[in-house]
Amino acid sequence: MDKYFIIDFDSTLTRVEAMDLLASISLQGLPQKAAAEARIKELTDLGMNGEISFRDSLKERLLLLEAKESHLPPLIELLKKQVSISFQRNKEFFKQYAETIFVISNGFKEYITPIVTELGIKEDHIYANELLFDDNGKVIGFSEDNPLSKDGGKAEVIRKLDLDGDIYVIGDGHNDYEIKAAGLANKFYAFTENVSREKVMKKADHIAPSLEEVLFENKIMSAFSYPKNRIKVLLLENVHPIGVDLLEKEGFTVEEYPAGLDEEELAEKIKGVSILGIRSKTQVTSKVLENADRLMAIGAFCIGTNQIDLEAAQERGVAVFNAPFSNTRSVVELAIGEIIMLTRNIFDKAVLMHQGNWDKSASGSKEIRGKKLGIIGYGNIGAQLSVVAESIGLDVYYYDLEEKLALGNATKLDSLKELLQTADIISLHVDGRPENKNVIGEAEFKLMKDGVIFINLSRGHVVDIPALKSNIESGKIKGCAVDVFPEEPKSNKDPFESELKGLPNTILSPHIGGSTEEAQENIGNFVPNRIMEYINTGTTTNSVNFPNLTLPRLQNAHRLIHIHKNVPGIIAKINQLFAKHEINIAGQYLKTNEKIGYVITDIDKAYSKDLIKELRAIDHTIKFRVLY
Ligand SMILES: NC(=O)c1ccc[n+]([C@@H]2O[C@H](COP(=O)([O-])OP(=O)(O)OC[C@H]3O[C@@H](n4cnc5c(N)ncnc54)[C@H](O)[C@@H]3O)[C@@H](O)[C@H]2O)c1
Ligand SMILES: O=C(O)[C@H](O)COP(=O)(O)O
Repeated sequence: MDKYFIIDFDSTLTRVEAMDLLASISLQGLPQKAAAEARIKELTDLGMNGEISFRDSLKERLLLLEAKESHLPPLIELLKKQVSISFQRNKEFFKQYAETIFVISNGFKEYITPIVTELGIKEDHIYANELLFDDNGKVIGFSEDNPLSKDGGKAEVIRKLDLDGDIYVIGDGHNDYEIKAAGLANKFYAFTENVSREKVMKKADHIAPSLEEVLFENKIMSAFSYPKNRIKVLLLENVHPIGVDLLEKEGFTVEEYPAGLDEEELAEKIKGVSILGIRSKTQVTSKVLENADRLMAIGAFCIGTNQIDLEAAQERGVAVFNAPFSNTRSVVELAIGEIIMLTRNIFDKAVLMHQGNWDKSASGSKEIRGKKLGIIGYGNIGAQLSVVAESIGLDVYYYDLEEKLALGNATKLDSLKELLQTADIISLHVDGRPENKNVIGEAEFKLMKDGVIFINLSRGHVVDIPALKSNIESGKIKGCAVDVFPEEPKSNKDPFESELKGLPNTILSPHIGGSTEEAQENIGNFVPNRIMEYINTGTTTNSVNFPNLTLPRLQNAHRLIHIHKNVPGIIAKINQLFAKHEINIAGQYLKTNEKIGYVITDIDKAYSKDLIKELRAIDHTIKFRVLY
C-alpha cells in the first residue's frame, strides 16, 4: 500500500507565513504598514486556529496587502531562504518519494510553485489558491472557484484526488487537521519546528518537531539516523542559558532543573534520558547508571568529574565530557584575592566595621611580596596560579604527584612534607579523586609553619575539617579560605551547615571559585559542543573516560560506532562480518583504553540490515549506533 504525504506550505514547508513577508514588501514605505502587518498576523493566527472563516480571513488580508505582481520575485527570493531546516536536510526524501508527496496550501501558487519544485516536488502535485491581478498588475483578489479559498477546502481537494493508499498530513494549522477530521487521512502530524499551536497540537495524532520525526515514524531513511527531538536532555544545577540554548537549537528535547538531585531522585529521572548535564554537586553513581537505559553522554558543566562514577559510565558505554579550562582563571583570581585579604586580616576587620568597631592597626598585617606560596597540585589551576602569583611578587613552590614543568621561577619540591614546611601560604589545587580524601589532616597541619595562610578551592573532602577547625582555633592557621565542603547544600534554598562557621579570619564561600559570568559562559559553550560532536560524528576529543578519537566528517557513507569491552579478538570479529557481507570500508578508526575499545567504521551506504544485527550481537558489545 502506498503512503501519501500531504504537506502544508506556510510555517510548515517554510519557516514563515508568506503573506506576512509579502506584506512587509508590499507595504514598504506606506504609513499604514505597522498596523496592517499586525492585523495580517492576527488574521493568520485566527484562521490557523480555526477561530474565523478562512475565506473571510483571506479576503481581509489581501485587501490590506496592497500587493502587486512586481512584489512576487523579491518574495520568492526571500522564501527560498526560509525553507524549513529539516526539509532542507531531507532533499533526498522529496526526490525519492516525489510520486507520493503533495503540497496542499491555502496560500498562493504564484510563490509556492517555484519554492517547492526546487525541492523536487512535482508541479502537478501542488494545490493552492491563485491570485487575480488587474491590468496594472495589482492584486485584486483570488479565484473563488478554487476549493482552497474556502473552509474545508483541503479536505475537498484530497477527496477529489482519490488517492489509493494511506494518507499522512503534515501541517501546523487547524485547516490541516480538518483533513483528518473529515476521515480522509490516516494520521495528522502537527509540525512544530516553526510554530507550536496548542489547539492544533491537542488534535494531532503525533507531534513532529522536525521532518525526521515523521520519516522515522514511517521507517523512511532521513538525514539523521535518529530524530534529534527524540534525544532527551536533562540539565541539572542551573546550567548557563547559552548551553541550554545550544542544545535546544540542535533540536534535542531539553528539560532543565535548577538544583541538584539526590541519588534516588536521579535514579528515577535518568530513565529515558540520552544526555545528562550536571555541575559539581550531582553524584552520578553506579546505581544511577544502572537505571540509565538510554544514556549516551554526560556533560559535567565544570572542571571536576569526581562526582561521576567514570568507570561505571565507561563500562556502560557512556562518554563523559567536562570543561577542563573554562573556569581556571576565575579560580586563580579568587585565590589571589583571598591570599591578599587573609594576609591583611581584612575579613575580620570588615566584620568588626559592620559591627561599628574601628580597629586601625598594622599588627599581623603583611604584604604578600616575597612570601612563599606553596601550591599543592600543579595542574591547570595550580600552574596558572603560579604564573599570576609570581607576577605580583610571591615566591612560588609547588608539589604535584606527577612530573610537572615549573613555570617561570617556580620551584618544584619533591615531597608534600617539604612543601608544608616551606610555605607561608598554602593553596590546595588537587583533583577530587577518592584517594585524596583527607590528604590534608592533623599530621599535615602539624608540619606547616605557625601562622600559615591556608586556602582550599579544590574539593571539600580533601581536607579533614575537624583538624582544620582545631588548627584555626589554636592560631596555627592565621587565615583560612574555604570554597568547597564535604557536604554542600543541594540548592540555594537549603541551609549551610559546617563546623567552620564563625571561626576567626576564615572566609567561607559557597563553592563559587568557578562561578563568574565569563567562566559559566565559556562552559555553556564548551560542553554542549563536545557532546554534539560526539552525538553527530562520534568524535570523543576531550572525553575524560573514553579513548580520544577525532574523526573526519562523514561523507557519502554510513558510520558504524561500536563500543565494546577491551577483550582480545573483537576487531577481528567486526572485520570478519564486513568481509562476509562484502562491505567496502571507506575508513576505520580504532582506539582502546584499559577497559573499552572504540571502533568507528565508515562504509558504503548500501548494506544488508543483517550486518547491523550481527554487529550488535558480537559478544562483549557495550553499545552500537549508526550515523549518517
Ligand atoms: N572551587 C571551584 O569552584 C572550582 C573550580 C574549578 C575547579 N575546581 C577544582 O580544582 C581542582 C583542580 O583543578 P584543575 O583544573 O587544576 O585540575 P587538574 O587535573 O588540571 O590538576 C590537578 C593536579 O593535582 C595533582 N594531584 C592530584 N592529587 C594530588 C596529590 N595528592 N598531591 C599532589 N598533587 C596531586 C594532579 O597530578 C594534577 O596535576 C579540582 O579538584 C577541581 O575540581 C574547583
Ligand atoms: O569543578 C568545578 O569546575 C568547580 O567545582 C565548579 O563547579 P560548579 O560548576 O558546580 O560551580
